[in-house]
Amino acid sequence: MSLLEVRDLKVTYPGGAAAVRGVDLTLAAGEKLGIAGESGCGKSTLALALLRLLPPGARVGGEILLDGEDVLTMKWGRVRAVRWAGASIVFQGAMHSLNAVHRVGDQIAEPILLHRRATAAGARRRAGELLEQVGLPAARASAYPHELSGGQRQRVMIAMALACDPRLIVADEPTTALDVMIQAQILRLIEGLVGEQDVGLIMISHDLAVLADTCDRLAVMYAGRVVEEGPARQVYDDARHPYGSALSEAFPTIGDPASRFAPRGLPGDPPDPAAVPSGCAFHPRCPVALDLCATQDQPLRDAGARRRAACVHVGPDGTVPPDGAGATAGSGPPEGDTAPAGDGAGSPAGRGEPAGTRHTGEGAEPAGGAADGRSGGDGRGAGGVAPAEDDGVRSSAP
Ligand SMILES: Nc1ncnc2c1ncn2[C@@H]1O[C@H](COP(=O)(O)OP(=O)(O)OP(=O)(O)O)[C@@H](O)[C@H]1O
Repeated sequence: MSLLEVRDLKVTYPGGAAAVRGVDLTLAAGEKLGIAGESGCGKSTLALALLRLLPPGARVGGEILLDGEDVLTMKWGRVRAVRWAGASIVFQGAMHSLNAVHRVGDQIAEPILLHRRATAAGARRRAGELLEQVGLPAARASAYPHELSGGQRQRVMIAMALACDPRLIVADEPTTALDVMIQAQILRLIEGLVGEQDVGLIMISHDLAVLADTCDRLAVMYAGRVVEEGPARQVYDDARHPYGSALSEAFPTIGDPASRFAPRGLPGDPPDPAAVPSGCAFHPRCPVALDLCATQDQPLRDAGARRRAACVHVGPDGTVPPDGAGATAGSGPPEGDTAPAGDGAGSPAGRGEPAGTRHTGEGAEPAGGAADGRSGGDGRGAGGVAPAEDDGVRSSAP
């Protein structure tokens, strides 16, 4: 059985923004999956959904099976236990996620006290060990967050995420706020810890190069969908989907000074999730779009060599997009071409709101119910638990 299996996940925010529009993913224990895509493609929404941390009012459909148990229908008590011992999340910007008025050692020890029923002395000892594991002296446990550098704070966040030996770690842009040298150290740290402990890792970034260096597999998201998936190096070096291809060329390669001066960006922006173009959502920006791409949705299909891509040009023999053949580049979507997100217009798969769509907020955990987390400045608590942002996915509680 996979450690994580996400089936047809859909998330729509109040106001109609269909941020995630039918994502399927699997992750084995010990596997590292990178999720790439430009800003606004739904990566963070996916991460938050995995731990039921979406804001109230977000509607969620599909299944998120963690060790076979559906996170979306768990009772809140179980969700709280799973957030520490099953899966934990590391956000970017640790300063906002740590509580400024508590010593970092106490913040690491708290979930150990709550979820491991350790004694105070035992939890403190374990916090010191965790700090050492992430490359900080145990004595730094007595420091307050403002006394640490950005990189040290991010190490504390990682120690916290490891505190209850989770099976899965979700790292959402864990190094974005850090300078390049520290970024590399933190990435190696995460990679090493995951490798040692057989933890599954989902690492989110807009930077395909970083993910290709760190992960086993890559999934590229566009407009709330996975449009390309496969072994990380192959996807990065030789993308099958035109969006994957553009993304891999859009960032300079670390260690290749020449490429720093010639990044080939992709013109335009991802679509507004409340008005996703019909057909293939990428077609208005696609250099090799055919006329049919404006009307026919493209599901992920076999692209050969354990790869999948959602492009009309791709086949199991590894066919790649032709060089501009039949392209309607820059033509933009035809008049009246946009469809309300998630309504499935133009989709052969008939993607619409499934019968099982849950309207979050209905069953939101009672205020104060997430007693095991602390609110950070942005409402995200220690170890990534975000009581202020509990999504209120309808629980199965009566
Ligand atoms: N609380 C919310 N209410 C309404 N829309 C939202 C909310 N949060 C995110 N969105 C919208 O959902 C879409 C996906 O956002 P998300 O943050 O998941 O993308 P992302 O790929 O992680 O981007 P980034 O890299 O900038 O974090 C965006 O268009 C965003 O504006």
